Amino acid sequence: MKEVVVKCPATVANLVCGFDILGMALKEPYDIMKLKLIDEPKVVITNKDDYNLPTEAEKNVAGVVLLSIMEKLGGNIGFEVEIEKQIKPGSGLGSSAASAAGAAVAANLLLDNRFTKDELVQFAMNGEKLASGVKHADNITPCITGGVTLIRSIHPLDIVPLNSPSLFVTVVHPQIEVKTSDARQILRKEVLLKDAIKQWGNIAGLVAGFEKGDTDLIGRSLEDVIIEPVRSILIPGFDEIKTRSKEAGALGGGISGSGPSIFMLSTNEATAKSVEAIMQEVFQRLGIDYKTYVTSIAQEGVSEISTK
Ligand SMILES: Nc1ncnc2c1ncn2[C@@H]1O[C@H](COP(=O)(O)OP(=O)(O)O)[C@@H](O)[C@H]1O
Ligand SMILES: N[C@@H](CCOP(=O)(O)O)C(=O)O
Repeated sequence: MKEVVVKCPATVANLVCGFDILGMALKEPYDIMKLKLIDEPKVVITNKDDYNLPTEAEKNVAGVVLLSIMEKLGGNIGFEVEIEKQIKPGSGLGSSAASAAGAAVAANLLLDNRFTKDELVQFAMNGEKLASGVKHADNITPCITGGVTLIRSIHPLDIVPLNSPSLFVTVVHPQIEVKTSDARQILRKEVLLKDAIKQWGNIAGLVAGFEKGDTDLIGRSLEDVIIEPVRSILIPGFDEIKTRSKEAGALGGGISGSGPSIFMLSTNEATAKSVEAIMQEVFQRLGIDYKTYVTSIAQEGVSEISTK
């Protein structure tokens, strides 16, 4: 039967102020997935990494997405899946979304591209529901389409691709796990009007900044007065990294997704590398293992490496 290998990029959801509605794809890190079409209605998952993710289809986000596709299609169709993760689960870099989006796109390639992008996002959101308890598309969408995306609404689905100026992205991933489901539960359910006004000013500014290629406006708009004050408490070194990165010339940044990863945007590589040095210095001093990436926005989402 046919098989396909795909590359599934990490993503930065929220982009600081746009909780659940903004996200971007990264060139690094990425997962690799191999999918094979089989003629039995089952999903067989094999892990090719050390993360020990569940292999039962109902407990793995890739499996849940494929089961939803099989339910839609009916008949004797199933999948064998191999997952090789570079994006550690619970990283805030869209590890679950990479598997969910990768499964949806790879299955579609095996099924002669019968589904639209919006349908793939809908299937993939079933995986996010499993991982975080809620359907959100701010990792899934950029993972599928690449670039920077606005999800204006998920009911009905309304995706707005945004322009992305060529920016450098520095990421530090402290090797502690923050589950998105936990990081959502600690959030307050109500927002003060004065905070909402600041937040929607920033979201509008950020979207305008991307569309106009106005990097100063992007920098000014990278502010979150609602989610970050609550979640940043879970991330050691967060305030210091943010302050010192901006002093070193970064436009700004914040928590990547639900954390613990932190990202910073810069207009040039030298600044992006200075920011990396600051991140390294802080986590070394704190005695916490970490990984850093100096990368950029991926214009391509989940992409085919090979088909047999
Ligand atoms: N294929 C998968 N890839 C990543 N995480 C998965 C997968 N299948 C199930 N999970 C579960 O989803 C959770 C990780 O998702 P999440 O907390 O959203 O992390 P991230 O921010 O890295 O996406 C973990 O509990 C993990 O066991
Ligand atoms: N909008 C979500 C994004 C979660 O991203 P992840 O990379 O941490 O899965 C949230 O902030 O909860």
